[in-house]
Amino acid sequence: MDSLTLFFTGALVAVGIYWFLCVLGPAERKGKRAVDLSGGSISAEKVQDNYKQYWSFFRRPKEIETAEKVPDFVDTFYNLVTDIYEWGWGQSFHFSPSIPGKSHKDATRLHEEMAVDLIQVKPGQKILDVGCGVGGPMRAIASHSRANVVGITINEYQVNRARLHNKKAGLDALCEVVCGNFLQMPFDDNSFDGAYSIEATCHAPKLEEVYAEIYRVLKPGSMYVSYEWVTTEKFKAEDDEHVEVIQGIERGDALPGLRAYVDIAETAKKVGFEIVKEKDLASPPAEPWWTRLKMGRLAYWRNHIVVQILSAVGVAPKGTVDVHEMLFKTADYLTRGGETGIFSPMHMILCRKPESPEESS
Ligand SMILES: C=C(CC[C@@H](C)[C@H]1CC[C@H]2C3=CC[C@H]4[C@H](C)[C@@H](O)CC[C@]4(C)[C@H]3CC[C@]12C)C(C)C
Ligand SMILES: C[S@@+](CC[C@H](N)C(=O)[O-])C[C@H]1O[C@@H](n2cnc3c(N)ncnc32)[C@H](O)[C@@H]1O
Repeated sequence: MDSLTLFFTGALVAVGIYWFLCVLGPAERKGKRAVDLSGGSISAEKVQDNYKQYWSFFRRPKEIETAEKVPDFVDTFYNLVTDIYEWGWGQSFHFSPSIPGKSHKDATRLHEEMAVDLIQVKPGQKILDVGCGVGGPMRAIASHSRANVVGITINEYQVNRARLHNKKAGLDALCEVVCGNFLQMPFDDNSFDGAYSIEATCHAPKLEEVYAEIYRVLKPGSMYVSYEWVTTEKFKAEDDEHVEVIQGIERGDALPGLRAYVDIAETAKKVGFEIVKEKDLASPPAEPWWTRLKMGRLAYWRNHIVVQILSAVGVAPKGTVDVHEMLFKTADYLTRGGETGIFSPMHMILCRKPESPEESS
C-alpha cells in the first residue's frame, strides 16, 4: 500500500470512529457526548465499586431492611446514571405518552406543562419541584408559567448540571436548585404556592414521609400534583412473570419497592391533603409511553459498543459498561411492564392543602 492510500485509509478510519462516537453517540441530540460520560461525583476509579455496592443493596428491593440508607444509595445511583440518561434520553428523566405527529421532545414538554397547569399557579409565584433531576421539567415549567421554580435533588452532581443548564437556557433568574433530601427539606412551613413531583417520589421508602414534608411546606389552599410510579390493577402478585418484571424495574431504577396505585390517594389523605383529581395518564386513549424505549433498542446496542470502546481505552470509567448493561436490561423490564399494563409511571394525583386544618376533617 503506498503512503497516499495509507493516509486516506487512516483518515477514513479516524472519521469513522469520530462519527461512531461523537455523531452517532448521542441518541438524544441535545444530550451529553459519549466521550464525556462520567460517574457523576464519584471519582473514576471508584465507579465500579460503587456500582457493585448499589447492586448488592437494590438486588432484593422488597427485602431492604434499613430504609435510612435508601437516600444514600439513590444518590449513588444518580451519580452512576445521570450522564448516561442525559446522553441517551435528554434532560427530562421521565416518560410521557406518545403523541401522534409530535416529537418525543414536544410530548415530553406537554406532559410537563400539564403538571403546572393542574396546580394553577400565577406568574411570579414560588413553586417546588420535588426531585428535580437535571432540571428538564423545571425549565419547561418556568418558561410556560413564568413562576419561580425551586428544585430539590439529593444528588450534588445533578445540582451542578441543572444550574449549568439553567444558565445556558437564560432561566437562572426563574430557576433555583437546592441539594437536599426531600424527606427533610430545608424550607420553611407554608412557604410555597404550589408543588409538583415527576417520577421522583417513587424513590422514597415511605411515601407518607415525603407527602408529609410537601404538605408542610405548602401554603394553605395551594396545590400539589405528582406523577407516580405504580403497579396497576392488572398486577397479580401470584403471577411469577409479573413479579419478575416489577422486580426488574425496582432493582434497575433504585426503587425500594413499587407501590400499588390504590395506596397513593390513601397516603395523600393520611397526611392531610384533599384529593382534587386522580387519573392514570397511561391508560387509553393515551398512546403508549414505552414506544420510545422500544424504538431505541438499536441505538442501545450501538451505545453499548460505544461504552465498551470508551471504557477499554480509559475515556469512560471502568464500571460504565456494567451500569449501561443494567439500564439496557431495565429498559426491557419497563417495556414489558408497559405492554402487559401491570405498571404505570404516570399515575397522576392532584391534591390541595386545605385552607384550615378543620376543613380536612
Ligand atoms: C423515573 C426514572 C427514570 C425513567 C427514565 C428516564 C429512565 C429509565 C430507564 C432509562 C434508560 C434505559 C436504557 C438506556 C440505554 C441502554 C442507553 O443506551 C441510553 C439511556 C437509556 C435509554 C436510559 C435513559 C433513561 C431511562 C429511560 C426512575 C429512575 C425512577
Ligand atoms: C427519575 S429522576 C426525575 C427527575 C425529574 N423530576 C425529571 O423528571 O427530570 C428522580 C429524581 O428524584 C431525586 N430524588 C430521589 N430521592 C430523593 C431524595 N430522598 N431527596 C431528594 N431528591 C431525591 C433524584 O435525585 C432525581 O433527581
